[in-house]
Formats: sequence, C-alpha cells, structure tokens
Amino acid sequence: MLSTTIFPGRYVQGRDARKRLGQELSRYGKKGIVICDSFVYEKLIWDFEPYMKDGVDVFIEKFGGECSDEEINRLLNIIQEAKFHFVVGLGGGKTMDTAKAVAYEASLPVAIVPTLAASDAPCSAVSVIYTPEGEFKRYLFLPHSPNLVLMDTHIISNAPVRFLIAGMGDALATWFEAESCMKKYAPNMTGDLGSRTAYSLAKLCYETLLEYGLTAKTACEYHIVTPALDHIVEANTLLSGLGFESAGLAAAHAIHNGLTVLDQTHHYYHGEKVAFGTLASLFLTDKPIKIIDEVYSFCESIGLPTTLADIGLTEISDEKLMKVAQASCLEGETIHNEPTPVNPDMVFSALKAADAEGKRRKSSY
Ligand SMILES: NC(=O)c1ccc[n+]([C@@H]2O[C@H](COP(=O)([O-])OP(=O)(O)OC[C@H]3O[C@@H](n4cnc5c(N)ncnc54)[C@H](O)[C@@H]3O)[C@@H](O)[C@H]2O)c1
Ligand SMILES: [Zn+2]
Repeated sequence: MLSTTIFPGRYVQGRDARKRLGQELSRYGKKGIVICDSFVYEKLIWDFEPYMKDGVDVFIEKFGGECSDEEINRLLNIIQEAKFHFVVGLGGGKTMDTAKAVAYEASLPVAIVPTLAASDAPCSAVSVIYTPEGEFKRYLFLPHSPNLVLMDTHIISNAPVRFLIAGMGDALATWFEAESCMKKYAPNMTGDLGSRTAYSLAKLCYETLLEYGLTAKTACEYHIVTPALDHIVEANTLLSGLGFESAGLAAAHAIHNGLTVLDQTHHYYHGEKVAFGTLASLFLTDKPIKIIDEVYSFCESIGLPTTLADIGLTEISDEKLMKVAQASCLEGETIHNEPTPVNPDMVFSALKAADAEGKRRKSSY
C-alpha cells in the first residue's frame, strides 16, 4: 500500500506574524478578498488591516457566520464580479473552512489567518459544511491544503483561554488516534497509509502538550506570549493538523461525533468533546494505568472535561448514552480504525468507565 502525507504550502507563526501579511500575500497576486469572521470584523480588524494592505490590495467581506453552501455561493458571487487573485480566511474554524471552500470553487490560492488556536482546522485540506441552521451536512475534501497558514501568537494570547484549552483537547486525540491507525495499517484522511513522518509528528504533538500545556494556559490567561504558548499554538495547529490528516483518525473523533447526537453537548467546543472521546478511548483500547493517569492528570491540570457532566451530560440515561455509542460505531466511522473490533456495547462501557474514573479522581482531591 502507498502512504501519502499532505502539508500546507507555507506555515508562518510567531508574535506579530500579522505584520508579514502583505509580504506573504503578495506571493499569490496583487488583489484579494478577505473573508472576515464577524467578531474580528467588529473588534480586531484594525489590528490586521494596515498589514494586509501592505503592498497588496484587499477587499474585506464580513463572514455570514456559518460555513454553509448558501454562504459559499454568496461569497462566490462577490468574487465573480471582481477579479481577485487570492482568498484570505481571517477568523475561527468556520471562517477558515468557508474560505478554503470558496477558494477551491473559484480556483484561487487560499491563505488562512486564524484568530483562535481552538482546533486543527487551519492546515487541513477539508471543509466541514453545515446547513444555514448549523447542522452538520457534509465534508468537502479539497484537492490541496491551504497555500499559506499564518498564525499570530499575540492575537491568540488575547483570545479567551477556553479556546486554547479546547485546541489542546483536539490535539490530545492526535497521537492516540495515530497510534491506532499505525497498529492497524488503517488509512489516513487521504485514503492511503500514514508515514513515519506523520506518526512522529503526532507523537511530538502529545509530548508538547504534556510539557508545555499548563504553562501555555497560564500565559494565555495573562495575555502574554511565551515560548510555551508558542509551542502549544504550534501543537494545536500544525502538529495536530498534520497528525490527524496524514496519520489518521480513530475512536476519539468517532466518539465526539457520537456525542453530538445529544443536544446538551452542543454548547461545548469540538476539542472539549474530543478530549472526553480520548479518555473513553483509553478504556476502549485497554491502555495501561500509567497512561490513563497521565492523560487524566493533563486534562485536570488545564481544565479539560473528565466527566460526562463536564460536557453537559449530567444524569444522562443509559438509553441516551447507548445512542452515543451506536452513533460512534456507524459504518464508515473512524472508530473502525482501532486495531481491535469495536461495537456499541464496548463504547458504552468505555464512556461509563471514563466518566467513573473522572468522578473518582474529582472526589479524591
Ligand atoms: N476543516 C477541518 O479540518 C476542521 C477541523 C476541526 C474543526 N473544524 C470546524 O471548525 C469549526 C470550529 O472552529 P472554532 O472553534 O474556531 O469556531 P468558530 O469559527 O465558530 O469560532 C468560535 C467563535 O469565536 C469567535 N472568535 C473568532 N476569533 C476570536 C478571537 N480572537 N477572540 C474571541 N472570539 C473570537 C467567532 O466569531 C465565533 O463566535 C467547526 O465548524 C468545525 O467543524 C474543521
Ligand atoms: Zn478534531
């Protein structure tokens, strides 16, 4: 079998990286459209605008709020009326996914400028499309990763810390899912095998979280850029992004998808649910107690969920939990990348075991 590894064309990160935007964007042409997250449009755009207009001409369009086919078509109409050379996505995961999809449809290069490090969306060659009402609709697999991802750690240090923590939750799954895919010879997101490069980056992602997660969280709480914050932003964005796409997904993300069938979890971020999915996966895959203790300690230290109540599922019935387990095991779900066969009964038990361990540890503080 072949292995395939995919990368963004260029990844630039650091304090005040936005000051390089004009220079970086000029690689793709002279005139571009910036799809700008509504929060950023109201509160932060003044901090980007002078640098985005440095040597290039950009038109700034406010993002409608959902990465939907309707919003993508609206933006495509704007693009068709003017001759742009590139598309920029400035904001959170939904804005980035929309910019990637719009650029693909318009056959233009795309630059992603995240204002959050809350997920591994920036580097990937996929957009998650929703209905205008916010329900998941489909994945749009793109022929290539973004041409540029530019991450300003000063901006990230000023965003609410919960986003950074959620990004660490998403990144926490990366190594465990990669390890499962490696053992099983299961395909990554390209449909081919992962490479040693991808598995190594996934491992580095986990090691970086353990080493720098707590101090990065503190830095973000105090809105300061430290080397630890830099390392965690890189882990959440680049290592986790390369890891999930090129090494593969397994139980943690499938359990996340299962959890979304319950409305009570909808207020919680993607990475928060993925973190609980990771804890459940430790029981599902029979990890040694040393690893279980290490992962729970990490989650507790930075404030990631460790019980079902922490993701909105207080007093959840067995019947509802079984629905989560069943949805996690649907045909085509990445849970089947686990090395051993998995069924809903096993996932149900793993969810209960993860919750029980989380509660036990909380009560023994
Ligand atoms: N394509 C992929 O590979 C991939 C991977 C993971 C997640 N996703 C997608 O990413 C989306 C989630 O991303 P997200 O969590 O970034 O959500 P988001 O884009 O919805 O942003 C969350 C909120 O934060 C606001 N915001 C943006 N920047 C801010 C800042 N600096 N300070 C304060 N608030 C700010 C936004 O306006 C929004 O209200 C989902 O749609 C998910 O499906 C995609
Ligand atoms: Zn994820």
